[in-house]
Amino acid sequence: MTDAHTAGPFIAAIDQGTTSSRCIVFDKDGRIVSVDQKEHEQIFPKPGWVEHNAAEIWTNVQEVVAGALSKAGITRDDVKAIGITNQRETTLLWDRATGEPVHNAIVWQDTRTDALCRELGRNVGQDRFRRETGLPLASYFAGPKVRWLLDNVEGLRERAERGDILFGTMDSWVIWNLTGGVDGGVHVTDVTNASRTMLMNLHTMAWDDKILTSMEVPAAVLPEIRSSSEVYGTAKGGVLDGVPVASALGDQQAALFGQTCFSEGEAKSTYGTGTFMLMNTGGTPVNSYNGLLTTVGYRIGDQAPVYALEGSIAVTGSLVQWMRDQMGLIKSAAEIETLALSVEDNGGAYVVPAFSGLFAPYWRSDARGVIAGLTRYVTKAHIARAVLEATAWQTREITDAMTKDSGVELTALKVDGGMTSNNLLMQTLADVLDAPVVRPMVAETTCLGAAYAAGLAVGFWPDTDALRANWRRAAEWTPRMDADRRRSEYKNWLKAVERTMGWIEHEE
Ligand SMILES: Nc1ncnc2c1ncn2[C@@H]1O[C@H](COP(=O)(O)OP(=O)(O)O)[C@@H](O)[C@H]1O
Ligand SMILES: O=P(O)(O)OC[C@H](O)CO
Repeated sequence: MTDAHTAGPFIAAIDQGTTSSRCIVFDKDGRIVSVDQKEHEQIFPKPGWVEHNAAEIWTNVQEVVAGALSKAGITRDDVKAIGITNQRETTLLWDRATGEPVHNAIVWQDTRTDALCRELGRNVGQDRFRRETGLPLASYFAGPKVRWLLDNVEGLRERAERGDILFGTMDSWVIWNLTGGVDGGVHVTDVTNASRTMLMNLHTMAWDDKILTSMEVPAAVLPEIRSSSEVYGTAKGGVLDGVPVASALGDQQAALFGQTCFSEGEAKSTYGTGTFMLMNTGGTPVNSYNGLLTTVGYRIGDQAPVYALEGSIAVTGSLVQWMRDQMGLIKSAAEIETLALSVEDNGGAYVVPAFSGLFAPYWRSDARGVIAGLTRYVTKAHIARAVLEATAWQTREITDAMTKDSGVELTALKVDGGMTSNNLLMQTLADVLDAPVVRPMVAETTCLGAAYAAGLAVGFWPDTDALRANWRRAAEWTPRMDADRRRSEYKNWLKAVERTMGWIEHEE
């Protein structure tokens, strides 16, 4: 155990993420007792395609759960509940009778359904989807991926219509396997994950028949939609045998929960592979006119759902990985800070990482990445700065859109995720947002949120006030940038963004 004084009982949270699966054990104060983590393979069959092997992921999940319990020196008797959180939108279909996936999972970053989305836009209309589901038509979401699988895996549509096939995002896959798989596993998802499928009606919290018809997805494949915090079943077999499975939230919604953003207007931004900012908008789904998503924040048991506005940025931490792995300019992600600090500024260079188009607030699949403003003066250190600034300016565009849509001015931003260990980035963020940036003591807010939701469901914590009391500030950055410089840098950034648009010429 990390803390010898920590006494049980505990809650375990499983985070099935884009690059890895991890399990964290938490105590009653929301402190981390143990962590285990394992990466899985990223499969790139064609440019723009990204897949995961779901069987590998389930094996890894079992391993990290066993690893976390063993590191904590505890058994299932010490674990009061398990919470699940997951990479959202990543889509899997599997055989109900054998438990075999019919194809690799199609990952949220995958762009193979671009043409399908454009066709749906022409035939059904953008507005229909946005009105009912809160989402723009984009390859990011699960519904078009399900349709692609049904259209492209031979014989699958017939099997799906017969009721032999199950669909799920990774929450459903993990819960079904945990609760017994072919031996009575429960086939459920929660409202937050369902709200990312493009198949759920945001107002009724049920699958939308008309959308299912337009998307040509048979209802027989769909999981039951449940709240984010309730007991779905108990684990069957394995090291957690008999422990209640008591929460599921998409990872970004889990981070909102873990950051205890329970009041309207509270927001968090999570800096990982991509960056996702969510603002709690209370009991009302707020329509976005500025390129944000309307989504479900969470739903506790039979209470009313809480909605959120979301700004999703596809590429932030993965730009740092690209600089390390593809460009070879740094040896580790952390090294980007030292390199960037070796110069005063970006030397006039701007990097816009529209690697697979641009997500919020543009939703342009025809955009591709650019490095703008190059001269002979620019060195790799300037590029390192521009790479970090790209994350900050992309966040600024999201906070501007949030203010326009919600009318709420940003007073401070709660942050978390792997990139927040970069002090220069956090300072730059405070500078470009012109608002303080605050990081909590427990930076693993995604797992913490899933643990909190599971703990609430089994009475481990009494209510959200008890969770709020656990939140502690670890670090804060305040703005230092001169207003004129902020204005001119923002202008340059927006000019660079413009240069990315229309690079891909779609054939209709
Ligand atoms: N010191 C750092 N500076 C900049 N980026 C970093 C740093 N450390 C990690 N990262 C980036 O953060 C990401 C990992 O964060 P994490 O929250 O674990 O992501 P995810 O949950 O999406 O897998 C990677 O993309 C990595 O490039
Ligand atoms: O697994 P992460 O942290 O990259 O998060 C992915 C998001 O849920 C995608 O919507």
